Formats: sequence, C-alpha cells, structure tokens
Amino acid sequence: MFHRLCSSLSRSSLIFPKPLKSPPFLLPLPRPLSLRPTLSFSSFKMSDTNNNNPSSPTKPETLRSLESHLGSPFTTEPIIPPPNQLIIVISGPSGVGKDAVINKLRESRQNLHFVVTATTRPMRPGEVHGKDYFFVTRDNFLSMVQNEELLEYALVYGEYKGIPKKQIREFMSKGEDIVLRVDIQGAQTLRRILGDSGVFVFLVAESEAAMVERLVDRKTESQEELLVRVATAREEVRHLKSFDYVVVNAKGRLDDAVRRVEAIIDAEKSKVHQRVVRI
Ligand SMILES: Nc1ncnc2c1ncn2[C@@H]1O[C@H](COP(=O)(O)OP(=O)(O)OP(=O)(O)O)[C@@H](O)[C@H]1O
Repeated sequence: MFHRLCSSLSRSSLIFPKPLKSPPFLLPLPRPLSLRPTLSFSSFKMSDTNNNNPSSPTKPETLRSLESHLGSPFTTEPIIPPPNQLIIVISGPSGVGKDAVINKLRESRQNLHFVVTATTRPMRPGEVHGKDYFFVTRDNFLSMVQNEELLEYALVYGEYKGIPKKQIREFMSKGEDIVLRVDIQGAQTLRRILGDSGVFVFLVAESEAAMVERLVDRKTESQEELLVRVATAREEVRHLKSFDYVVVNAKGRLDDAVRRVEAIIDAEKSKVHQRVVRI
C-alpha cells in the first residue's frame, strides 16, 4: 500500500492544495506541471483542530480525502512481513576466536539461540555441561547418529561433535535466530545440507602468527595437538570462498569482530529476498 501510495503520489506529483472553499476537502485533479503551485512541505501546515484557519482541512479530513482519492482505506498492517529467522554458521580455523566472539555476541544480542553442540571430547577447565557443550559418551553419541537426531556431525581431532536438530526446531519455533559454531569441516557439510538458506561467516585472525600465538596462550593443547591444528588451519583458509562473509578477529579487537557479525545479521534481516530455512 505504501509503495502504491508513493508511486501514485510521485506519478501525479500530488502536492497538498491550498484550502478550497467548496467542497472543503476534495483534492483537485492534477494540473499541468507549469500551473502547479510550488508549495513545499515546510510551507504546508495542517491542523487536527482547524484552530488556525477554519477553511483548511483537518488531518482526519485530509486522510479520508486521500483514501477516497486512492480508492481504499489506509491500513495499519506492516508494509512488509517480519524478516525470516536465520541460521548463522560461525566457523574458522582452530584458535581464531569462535568461542570468544560467540560469548560476546551472547551478551550483546537478544533473540539468538546458540546451539549447544554435543561432543565426546573431555571437558576443559571452566566449561559447563549443557552450556558450552553437551559432553556425551561415544556410545551416546553414536546412538544419536543412528536415530538421525543430528543435523550434522563429524570426527574432529579424534572426537565427535554434532548439532542436535531438536534444539534448532524448538528455538526457531519460538522466533529465535540460530547460531551454530562449527569447524571448517562442519561448515562444509552444513553448506551441503542448508545450501543458501544458511548464513556462513568465516572468522580469521589478522595473521597466521597471531592465530598460533592465541592457541599457544590458551594452553589447552599439547605440542602434537598444536601441530595438527596449525597445519589444518593452513589448509582451511582455502575454503573461504564457500562462505558468505569473512570477519577478521584481530588481537585486542574482539569487540570489532562482534560488531561486524551483528552488522551481518542486521544486513540479512534487511534483505529484500530473504533466506528460507527448511531442516
Ligand atoms: N580478538 C582477540 N584478541 C586476543 N585474544 C583473543 C581474541 N579472540 C580470541 N582470543 C583468545 O584466543 C584464544 C582462542 O580463542 P577461542 O577459544 O575462542 O578460539 P576457537 O576458534 O573457539 O578455537 P577452537 O576451535 O580450537 O575451539 C582464547 O584464549 C581467546 O580468549
């Protein structure tokens, strides 16, 4: 309706008329361009009560006149439907700061559900079962696989990790956007499953040296594990092209990275052609 109103207004270049004597609020037919008054919006005043000039139409009168001119009443329905819910996949090489970005995003943004991944890897100090991960046994994990309860799963550095479907459905039905945190291998699989319906964000450090330093400082991997992660990370950057967005998480600039991820979400919410998730 808004679009029709605007195009109708611009087509006829309808400018609010000077007060008419009789009848008081019928709009005139468009006049040739050369004869049109050059009233600007700043010089036009309208009153609800008609206090200033009894012959000028009131706001309700003007609205009714516009409605009858356009042939239908104005509706208070939203001009566009609410944006679709998103599945945002945050990925990147090990140690790039996926958890750090997600933890900040958790504080700064409402209506996001951060899917808790199921994993067979041991709990790290400070981690909480059900918050950081669902820590499950191998047998439990394999029965989830068998019952097709996982959207995607993978064996990562010798441990299983998988995304429970039930959680995604439950929170999408509550109107929340979904954030998935996966490694590159998981992102590749999710791209095959979700196609363009997911928003894929690749997180990178500003340099390889910075990324390795972060991993070493974290002190959660042995020397051998570090070697595997860093060697894998070198390969993983090649997969960048299958992502939609890339965000640099530079040393000491975590907030900037989080702001960029938020900007991506905002941009996706403003898209004319919205992604439609079906899982
Ligand atoms: N912008 C940043 N500046 C400095 N340190 C950071 C930044 N982002 C993350 N870190 C630190 O780097 C280390 C690795 O980050 P994090 O654990 O979030 O990485 P990850 O990508 O989740 O790793 P993994 O995939 O191995 O679990 C952490 O100690 C974290 O606090």
